[in-house]
Amino acid sequence: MQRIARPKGTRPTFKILKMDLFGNYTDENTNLLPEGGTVNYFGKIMPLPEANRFYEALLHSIAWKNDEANIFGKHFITKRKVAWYGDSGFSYTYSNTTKQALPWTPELLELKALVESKTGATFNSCLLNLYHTGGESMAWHSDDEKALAKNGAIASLSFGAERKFAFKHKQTKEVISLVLEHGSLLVMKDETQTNWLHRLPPTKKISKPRINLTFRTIMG
Ligand SMILES: O=C(O)CCC(=O)C(=O)O
Ligand SMILES: [Fe+2]
Repeated sequence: MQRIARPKGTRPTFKILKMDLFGNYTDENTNLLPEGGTVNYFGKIMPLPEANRFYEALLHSIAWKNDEANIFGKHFITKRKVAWYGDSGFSYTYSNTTKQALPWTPELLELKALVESKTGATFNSCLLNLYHTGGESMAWHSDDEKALAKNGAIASLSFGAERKFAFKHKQTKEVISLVLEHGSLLVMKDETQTNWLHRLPPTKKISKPRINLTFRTIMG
């Protein structure tokens, strides 16, 4: 048998990625951030028909509303629609408006159980966003509200149109971006919200809707 020798002390410079059942080449154990936090992209976590079923069910069964906020004394209404669900009794205040959590729907409970099993974390609320087209986006921000568990995991599920998502380090300004696929899971945890901003940039290339769910832990 012939062997091809590699000089001592050298390593191959490529990494062999394993393809999973859903055709992902991603590794949920890889931290996408170089420092100051942890972001894991699990890729697609369900078969396509399941992802399609959830997309349709969420589009039609969620109480979508345009978000309203008061910032610097001005009243704003977003083009993007939002909804907030959670364990009973939770209310949430941001940008001077208080929201009451709606009771979990069957699909949200199914998805909550799925992300809890994937991440090993537990969640008591979920913020949902509906972006009708690529013209609707979310600006740079951190999810560092006082009511959120500090350094707690935030699990983000995406359905519908694939959109780019980006992280920017608050000091170094380094940007890391990835594409969030239909039926995929992204988890942000540890110091991510302290050190990094994230955004969903607008794009002219996309005309179809995208639904995003972020499962969170609110301190009771
Ligand atoms: O739409 C997304 O992927 C992110 C939404 C987000 O960052 C948020 O709701 O805080
Ligand atoms: Fe966010």
